Amino acid sequence: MEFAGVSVAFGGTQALAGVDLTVHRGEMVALVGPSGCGKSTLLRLAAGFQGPTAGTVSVTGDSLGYVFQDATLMPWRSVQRNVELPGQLAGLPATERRRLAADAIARVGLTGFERHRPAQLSGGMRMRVSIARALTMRPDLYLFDEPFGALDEMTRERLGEELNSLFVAESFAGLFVTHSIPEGVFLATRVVVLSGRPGRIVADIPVPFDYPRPPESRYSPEFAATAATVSAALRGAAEVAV
Ligand SMILES: Nc1ncnc2c1ncn2[C@@H]1O[C@H](COP(=O)(O)OP(=O)(O)OP(=O)(O)O)[C@@H](O)[C@H]1O
Repeated sequence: MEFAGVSVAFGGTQALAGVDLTVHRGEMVALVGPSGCGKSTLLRLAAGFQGPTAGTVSVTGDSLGYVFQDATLMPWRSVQRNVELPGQLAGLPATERRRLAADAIARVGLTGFERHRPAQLSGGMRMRVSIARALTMRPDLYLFDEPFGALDEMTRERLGEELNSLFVAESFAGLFVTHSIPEGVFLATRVVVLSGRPGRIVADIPVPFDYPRPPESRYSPEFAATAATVSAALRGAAEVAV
């Protein structure tokens, strides 16, 4: 995925300005920045839901996964039928989409819950269903718009660990919007910091750890040092916004 000189304006509101960003397969980029700086707009551009006002966005690959802040499940459909939806929309035969859905459900650890409806699941399980739904089509580009923000800390950390395992297994190109610096550092190969609106990239910080990342790596001195670098860039970005 490549952004070159990308700017977006909504009427008189400049949301993004001059963004250059390339994300390859096997890279997970965390996007952090002050509220309203254009993070969701950047994901919508990557998904092709909207176009830039200036510059170019190019995405190569066959499939896209998008996970929203809410699980956005259909309450009347079972887990299985929710996860089958992308295959159904793509016109896959029933046997094929059932197989893909069963595989994705297994990958997020929900085998046995196929017949449950969303209301019968916890918030963390609903988010796993949402991740599985996006996973069915084996996305080359996987976009996450703060998917764990509404979950409790323990669930959030566990889902982060599971997402890291998926990333290692699938090796997609990922863009993960978060307001949590530790979450961004734990998940990402790079953390990109945007300034206050209009969002510009003010820092692109590599995360110097290999995968798999054990949960306790969050408490290592190297982890703290990387998080401190991101935090300093973010504070600078917020001052730009003021
Ligand atoms: N469809 C739209 N029409 C008009 N303005 C919009 C539209 N979408 C976004 N904006 C504006 O563009 C700016 C960036 O919005 P965006 O949702 O991308 O920010 P964000 O960084 O994701 O915010 P947050 O962290 O609070 O979720 C905001 O000022 C927002 O009001």
